[in-house]
Amino acid sequence: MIQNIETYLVDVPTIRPHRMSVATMNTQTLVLVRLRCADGITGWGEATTIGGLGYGGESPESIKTNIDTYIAPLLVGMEASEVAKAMARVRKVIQGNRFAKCAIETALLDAQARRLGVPLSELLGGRVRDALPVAWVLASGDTARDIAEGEKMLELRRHRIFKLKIGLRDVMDDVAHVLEIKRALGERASVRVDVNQAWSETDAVRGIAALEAGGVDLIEQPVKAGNRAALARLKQRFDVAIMADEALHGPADALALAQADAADVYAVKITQSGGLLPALEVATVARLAGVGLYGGTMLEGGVGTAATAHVCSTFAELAWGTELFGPLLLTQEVLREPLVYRDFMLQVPTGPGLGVEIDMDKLRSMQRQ
Ligand SMILES: O=C(O)C[C@H]1C=CC(=O)O1
Ligand SMILES: [Mn+2]
Repeated sequence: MIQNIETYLVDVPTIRPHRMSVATMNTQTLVLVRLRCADGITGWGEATTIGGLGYGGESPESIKTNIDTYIAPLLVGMEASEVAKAMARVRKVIQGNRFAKCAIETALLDAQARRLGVPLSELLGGRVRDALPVAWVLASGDTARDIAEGEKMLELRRHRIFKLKIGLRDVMDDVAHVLEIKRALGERASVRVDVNQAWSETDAVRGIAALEAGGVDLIEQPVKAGNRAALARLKQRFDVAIMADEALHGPADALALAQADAADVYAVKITQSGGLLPALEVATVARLAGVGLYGGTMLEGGVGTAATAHVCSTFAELAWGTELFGPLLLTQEVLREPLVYRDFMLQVPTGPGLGVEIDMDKLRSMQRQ
């Protein structure tokens, strides 16, 4: 039986300012959910977002309030091992709130996998890979600093895929910044950009042409999320891969984007999808439509990152790797043992459930009062 559900806001400073077209982050607010069951088993979930309300329609505070006030009371007293029934109830009664639903579903599945003594991946159909390629995001805002950071990551053998956050400056200033980094890192790295919706379609035509010619491998969400037709026109126009991110809020969007032939790649995010099982549905639509997969992040800490890793471990094809580096952007860890990054890969945890343990002392020391 589900005994109680608690939510925590945990403010963690980042290792450096993280500049995106939608927000500059100096701190990340982790939204964590603990679900305790009458059989003594505890499950954890995460509903972290980016930039307050700067990125998505749910803020850390609204997610906490909505879980505490509306979602937890629906679930307390229900059978904890009946995950599908519990989530069916939540999905029937609660509109929207994809991030909150994701955290609740993660906690239920974590608890159930622990109960069964298996890694979460095995409840999701089973893993086909034990490690995932991980990109690093260069977003200091300074070209020389970004190049130095990229060189350091290559030397550490931690990352060889780099995503550059652009869209704040003039299109051609951003292009010059990206191409300088691409020239410095050369064939040793895959360089990609994320515009976070900042460009008009005409900006995008100019910018993408120059980036493609300069050897950039992928263009993420160049135009507004709602402008599916423009994304489709850019996909038809250019050879370089176009990725849908903010345009993709779950399985229905995955289908609509596929029907519009609007993207080469989907950024699969468990929070944006509204949960782990909807994220698997996004991946299935992509597979059927011939769209490539990329494991995306909302810069979550260890819980959400581990959950996404379990999901991505089940993908037969993962042509574009992942960006599951969230915990590495934070100055403090909430896990007892950090996730393992080596040889350019994140190791998918092997223990029961998510395979990670929360350090309650550390969590409490950073918890917002
Ligand atoms: O992809 C996004 O738009 C969100 C996020 C992921 C990595 C990062 O730096 O920001
Ligand atoms: Mn993105």
